[in-house]
Amino acid sequence: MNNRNPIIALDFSAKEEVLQFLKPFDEKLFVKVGMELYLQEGPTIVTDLKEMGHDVFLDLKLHDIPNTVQSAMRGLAKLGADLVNVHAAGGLRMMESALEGLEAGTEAGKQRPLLIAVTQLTSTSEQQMKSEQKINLSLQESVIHYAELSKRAGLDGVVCSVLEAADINKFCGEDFLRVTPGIRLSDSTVHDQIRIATPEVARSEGSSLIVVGRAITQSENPVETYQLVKQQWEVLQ
Ligand SMILES: O=C(O)c1cc(=O)[nH]c(=O)n1[C@@H]1O[C@H](COP(=O)(O)O)[C@@H](O)[C@H]1O
Repeated sequence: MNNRNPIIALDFSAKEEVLQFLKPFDEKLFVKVGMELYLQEGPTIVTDLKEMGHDVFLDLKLHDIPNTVQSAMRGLAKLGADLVNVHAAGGLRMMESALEGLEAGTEAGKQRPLLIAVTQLTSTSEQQMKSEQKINLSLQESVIHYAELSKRAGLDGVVCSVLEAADINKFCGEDFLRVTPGIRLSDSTVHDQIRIATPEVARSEGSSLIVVGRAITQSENPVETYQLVKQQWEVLQ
């Protein structure tokens, strides 16, 4: 992935809101389309953003039986997103099938979308994981386990919090992507996130890419806040 710009989560409910938000930006961005926007606007929101020249992370977090995920990924591959994801909790076979589907659906001569797996959501605490998911490991161990499983399945990386990025780098290697949401500026509202960090800490902990939503989209001046996040992130392109 050459584009190391902060990924802006376009968590809006309609295309008009997205266009309104994007209007003041005079550069090509890396944006994320999540389930809120995708479920309202459908696949054309992805192709439209690509036509506007932006890189797109299509975040649908697929989690189903292997055959269903494989077929869904075969279809999604045709939309031209740069990055897509599944839940690692779907298991090794599901992740392998997701990759097979993407490979089968990518047109000859085109680049296959990168495939990453969500480990433990950044809104999950260790206490919640233990009591609700009944996983008897530390949160760090669970995330690393899911990262290693994703790597075995042939995926390109994982979604994790900044707090686990350095360990994943150590266990899975530098080339295995660590995409980290839960990014907040020091004075931002935390909202529903639990495992958060600033862009500067994300850089020092070795995140490959950061995902930033409300800190930018709900700020009074999104372009200025985006530039601030970018300055603090400051990875070499
Ligand atoms: O896969 C994701 O993108 C994701 C995984 C995760 O563990 N945590 C997480 O927050 N996200 C997404 O990242 C974005 C974070 O948004 P903000 O909390 O507003 O910055 C949202 O669109 C989430 O859906």
